[in-house]
Amino acid sequence: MSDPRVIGAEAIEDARQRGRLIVEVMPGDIVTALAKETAERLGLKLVDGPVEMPAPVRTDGITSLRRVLYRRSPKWQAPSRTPRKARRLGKLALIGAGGVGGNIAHLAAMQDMAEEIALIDIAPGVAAATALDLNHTSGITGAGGRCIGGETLDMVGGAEVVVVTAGRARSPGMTRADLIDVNARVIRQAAEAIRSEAPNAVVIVVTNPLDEMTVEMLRATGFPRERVLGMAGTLDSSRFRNALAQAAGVSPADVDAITLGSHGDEMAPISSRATIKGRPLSVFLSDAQIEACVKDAITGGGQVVALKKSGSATIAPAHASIELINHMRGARTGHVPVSVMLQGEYGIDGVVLGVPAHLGQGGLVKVEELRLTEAENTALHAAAEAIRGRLGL
Ligand SMILES: NC(=O)c1ccc[n+]([C@@H]2O[C@H](COP(=O)([O-])OP(=O)(O)OC[C@H]3O[C@@H](n4cnc5c(N)ncnc54)[C@H](O)[C@@H]3O)[C@@H](O)[C@H]2O)c1
Ligand SMILES: O=C(O)C[C@H](O)C(=O)O
Repeated sequence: MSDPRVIGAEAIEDARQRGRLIVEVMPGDIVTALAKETAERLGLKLVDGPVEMPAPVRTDGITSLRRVLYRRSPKWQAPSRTPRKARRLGKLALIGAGGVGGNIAHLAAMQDMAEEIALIDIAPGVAAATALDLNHTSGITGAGGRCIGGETLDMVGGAEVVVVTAGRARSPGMTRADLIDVNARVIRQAAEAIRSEAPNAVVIVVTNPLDEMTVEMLRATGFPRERVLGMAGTLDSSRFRNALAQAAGVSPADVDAITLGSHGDEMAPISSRATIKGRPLSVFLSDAQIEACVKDAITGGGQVVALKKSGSATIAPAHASIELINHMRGARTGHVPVSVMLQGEYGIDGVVLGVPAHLGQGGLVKVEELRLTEAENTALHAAAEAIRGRLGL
């Protein structure tokens, strides 16, 4: 048997410096008397780990703790983020093969999720080069899907799913809303091609400003709301979970949290339903820490833009886009935050907004109506009004 872990005063000081409010004591751990004193002085809680502790033993000033400050719900398990075996798409088309589009293509090829991945970009050679580059990986990965690339939008022909990342990204000092006019033109061009060449496709809009561009895509394709989705909530939720995990000093896999509302200043991270290891956030974090995590989720995109100086985040947005496709093809279960046209859900009608929803082969299956606090509901309605205002609805 390995030696027992000794939790001393230093470990408590260290936990405090990392901004933690609890120190987990696992069965068999030994907590020194000084550590106990230090924890009390600093206001840190010593909390039992997942299994109940054995009876307390006292030997020469060393105490093993038995006090159970909280118990996990026996039903709770960390949410599984491992893909299940899923349906392979026939053709996936990507309009825009820049930072986000190129990364989506890479992830899609690595997951071998489609027989054909078509990359389309007006920049000469960019899409064809990326497609060829990706095909060159197949001798290592063994992935059977083929990538093709070109400059004309008719290459969307026959696609089951089209992801649109074409358009300008913002630079420091700009808001996403500053891109409305320039990117709406690109969305209209893409929509025209999708409507005529891939009339049965599900479209995932990524181009910013996300909620407004999703409305533009709906209008220009004339597709039903089920087949026009906007990607933002999966990205913002991942940022929120990352911030919460960092603050609590736990693995992001132990955090369950989502953001709703707009992909902008009116984003609504839903703290009331968020959990860490299946427990409410307040068990692990102070109000100030939770508020800081909310702010981090809302400003995450801007933080990357400020660091990059030109262009915006590409890797996490690509993962978030892939997450939506994986929900559609059955690789993921449960609901996922996605921007959709609301038809009365949450008491909101006629505007695209990020909400939790179930997805399937044909796109939107059902919007999940979660019970929110009054403040969260108000934030959701405020986001809807802000988007309406920007679109002059
Ligand atoms: N929704 C989100 O969460 C999210 C996240 C990240 C980025 N974005 C947005 O996605 C968009 C793309 O970001 P990026 O980092 O990939 O930018 P990027 O500049 O790297 O790539 C955009 C690509 O679009 C191409 N393009 C422009 N007009 C086109 C057209 N008419 N047809 C085909 N291709 C065209 C460009 O040549 C370029 O290669 C931006 O609007 C950005 O703000 C949204
Ligand atoms: O912030 C941006 O402009 C890009 C994107 O919307 C993001 O959140 O990373």
